[in-house]
Amino acid sequence: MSGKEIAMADMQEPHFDTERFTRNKKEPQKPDFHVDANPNSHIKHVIGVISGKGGVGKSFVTASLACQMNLAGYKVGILDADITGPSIPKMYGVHGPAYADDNGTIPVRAEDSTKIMSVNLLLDQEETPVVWRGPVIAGTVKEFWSGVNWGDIDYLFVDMPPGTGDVPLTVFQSLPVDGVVIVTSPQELVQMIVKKAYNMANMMEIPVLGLVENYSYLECPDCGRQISLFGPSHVDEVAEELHIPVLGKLPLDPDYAETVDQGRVFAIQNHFLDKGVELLKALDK
Ligand SMILES: Nc1ncnc2c1ncn2[C@@H]1O[C@H](COP(=O)(O)OP(=O)(O)OP(=O)(O)O)[C@@H](O)[C@H]1O
Repeated sequence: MSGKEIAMADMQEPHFDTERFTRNKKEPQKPDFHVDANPNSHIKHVIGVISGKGGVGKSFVTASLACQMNLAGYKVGILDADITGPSIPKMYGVHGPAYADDNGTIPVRAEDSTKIMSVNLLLDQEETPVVWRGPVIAGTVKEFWSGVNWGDIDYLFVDMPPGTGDVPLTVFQSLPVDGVVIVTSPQELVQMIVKKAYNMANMMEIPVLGLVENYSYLECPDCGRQISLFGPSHVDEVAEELHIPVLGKLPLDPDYAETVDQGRVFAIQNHFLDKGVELLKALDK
């Protein structure tokens, strides 16, 4: 099958060619600078969530994917690699401090049992800004991998900071990332930004699992009409060009924002991500 045919096949649910996400991986899969996980961690799959730029709701999409996988019965964790802008703890309503014992730092458990590690769980005060230089930030991300006792995890989601900077580079080089999900929004400019994120993953030989478009539309509460707040979507065109599937299109829904503000992201049942969930499940087979 050509790449284009694979992309077309992916658009016609429910087939997922999971083999193609692993077949391009070079041997050995561990680069020289790979960092060992904590000896007590048994993590089956590491999924990076990236965006070419900020403001697309990447953390919300990370949490939503994690919640849906958790609801599907998998053991889930989130490594919040957005060190200077951590938002995962707030979305789940969890607070620090995270404690450590001889086996490593213990992630904080959310109400739905999701294990979370974030710099905000280690700060004395959540409002304290993290004003660190790149190498210290990169070191913290590695520490969240090697120093945290994650225990048994089926899917560890890594919420990356926006852009193609130091942290995504560190994560791609240091962690055995199975694949990345790219989050985007509908604006025209985003096409170029998505390609930057896609090209970065490609350069690092990390498979791109697909695209999620957030803020796709707003549904009028009176007539049900879909309003394209940020203009027409281009996600299908970009996905076709890059030969990757679209894993979901999320509407802008004030109920999401309210539930997240209450720290109860796990209370949202987000069926707009069903295709992404099916793809992630298929990785486990
Ligand atoms: N589809 C959506 N509908 C309603 N609210 C949303 C939606 N997506 C995200 N939000 C809300 O927008 C706020 C910001 O989300 P989030 O932190 O994920 O994104 P961000 O600030 O754009 O940062 P980044 O993309 O870098 O993670 C959160 O309160 C979140 O609940």
